[in-house]
Amino acid sequence: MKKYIKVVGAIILKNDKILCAQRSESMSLPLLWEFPGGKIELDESPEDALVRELKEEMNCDIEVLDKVVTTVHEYDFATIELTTFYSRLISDSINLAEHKQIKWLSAHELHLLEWAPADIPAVKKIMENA
Ligand SMILES: Nc1nc2c([nH]c(=O)n2[C@H]2C[C@H](O)[C@@H](COP(=O)(O)OP(=O)(O)OP(=O)(O)O)O2)c(=O)[nH]1
Repeated sequence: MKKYIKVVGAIILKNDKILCAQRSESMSLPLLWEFPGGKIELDESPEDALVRELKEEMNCDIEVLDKVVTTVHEYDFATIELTTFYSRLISDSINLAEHKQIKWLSAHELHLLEWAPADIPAVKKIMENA
């Protein structure tokens, strides 16, 4: 049976812009855009996973705010359950450990990027909320 993986993503807002992260060539779903985050480990809350992943991937501290949406997407390699949370950046700087680049875009610009398929419903929801 296909693996079912629970993933969290942070929708980080700063000055009405949203942090968008491009996956690197060496990651799965190469060069697609996503919300930074990753897999929830056993016995970890979604919020704790998000704080840990942002520290690992971008060396920054965040405060996790309201949940946006949970959606399920079936890729050929796994089924991904993606839960997104609005988050606030506490650190002054970001250092990319894994991603190719980041962009700060307003909600109405999000459609300009090529998003990982699992992210499309969250992107739509953010655009509706804006
Ligand atoms: N972090 C993140 N992953 C996403 C998003 N959308 C989406 O389809 N994914 C997929 C890509 C991966 O298959 C999976 C998460 O894997 P990951 O590689 O980011 O997580 P991780 O750091 O915990 O994984 P690992 O490389 O340590 O095994 O979910 C998203 O918005 N954010």
